[in-house]
Amino acid sequence: MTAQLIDGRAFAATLRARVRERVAALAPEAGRAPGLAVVLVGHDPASEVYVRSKGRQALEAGMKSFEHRLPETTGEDELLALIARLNADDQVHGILVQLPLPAHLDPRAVIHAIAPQKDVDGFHISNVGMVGTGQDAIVPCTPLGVMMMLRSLVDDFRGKTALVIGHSNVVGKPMARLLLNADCTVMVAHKSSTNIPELARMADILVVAAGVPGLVKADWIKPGAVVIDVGINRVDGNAPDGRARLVGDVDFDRARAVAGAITPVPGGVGPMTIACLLANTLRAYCLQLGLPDAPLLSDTKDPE
Ligand SMILES: Nc1nc2c(c(=O)[nH]1)N[C@@H](CN(C=O)c1ccc(C(=O)N[C@@H](CCC(=O)O)C(=O)O)cc1)CN2
Repeated sequence: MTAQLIDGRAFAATLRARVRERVAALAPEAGRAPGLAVVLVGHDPASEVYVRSKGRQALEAGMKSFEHRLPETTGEDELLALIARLNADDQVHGILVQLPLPAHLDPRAVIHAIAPQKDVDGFHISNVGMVGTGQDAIVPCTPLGVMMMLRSLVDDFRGKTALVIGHSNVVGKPMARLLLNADCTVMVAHKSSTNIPELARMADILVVAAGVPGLVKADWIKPGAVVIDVGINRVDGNAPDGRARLVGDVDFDRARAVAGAITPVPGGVGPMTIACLLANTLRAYCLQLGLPDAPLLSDTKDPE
């Protein structure tokens, strides 16, 4: 068997186009475009790239983009004061603080300072609690993107068994909650659990967000399973140009022969993260302005 490749770039392009269409339809009537504020503290090279893409893609979707780049030495009071200003700014409908933050800043205090209705990352405890209790809320971007891709492949989650490897607040925990809300039977494993291979062999859906290159071996995968690789690891590779190459948490080349469907890295889950940020910003804007908020991709079986 050769697994179906799940093309995250195609999904993301479709979702971005739908966001752009909806913004074009709503903004003239609302008298303003959705506004996304992205805050970056310090100079983490990967974060710089993601923040640039977020700003560019927001503009392409017809949104306003407000970028706040702060020095590495920024104090917590200063950052919280900026967030308070953004909370009060009616041009700003979505606020995101790029993670990771420099070590002297407490991410919990920073995230909890964001008004829950503007928390387009879905990390505020109020949104986390709503998702955890199966209520409608702003959902973290990466797990939201994964659910959209899974819905195109899985007709009914009831009776399916899922394993999520990794339990971060950004991916693993919300992912497990969304799968539970979809009536899946869900297992969550720490990346260093010794029994992951046995758990994985039971999984119809395997979501890996461990940050360990090639952690999941082909013989851990149940034949025909849907494998979603959230890992983005930069490894010094044998690339012809000598640059680091990106690999996931799954031994992709061998896993492909066993899985039913699989996401590549790059080009799988990653592109959906920013597309879902745009969808969340549009949603936050609709909720704040009392505009209709219809699903964009989650109801669609085919990304085309
Ligand atoms: N506040 C947040 N911080 C972080 C989040 C987040 O959702 N909110 N997620 C990640 C980083 N991230 C967005 O912020 C992100 C990661 C990966 C991609 C992506 O498109 N990946 C590409 C490869 C790109 C590359 O060359 O690095 C892919 O997988 O194909 C987009 C956004 C941590 N921080």
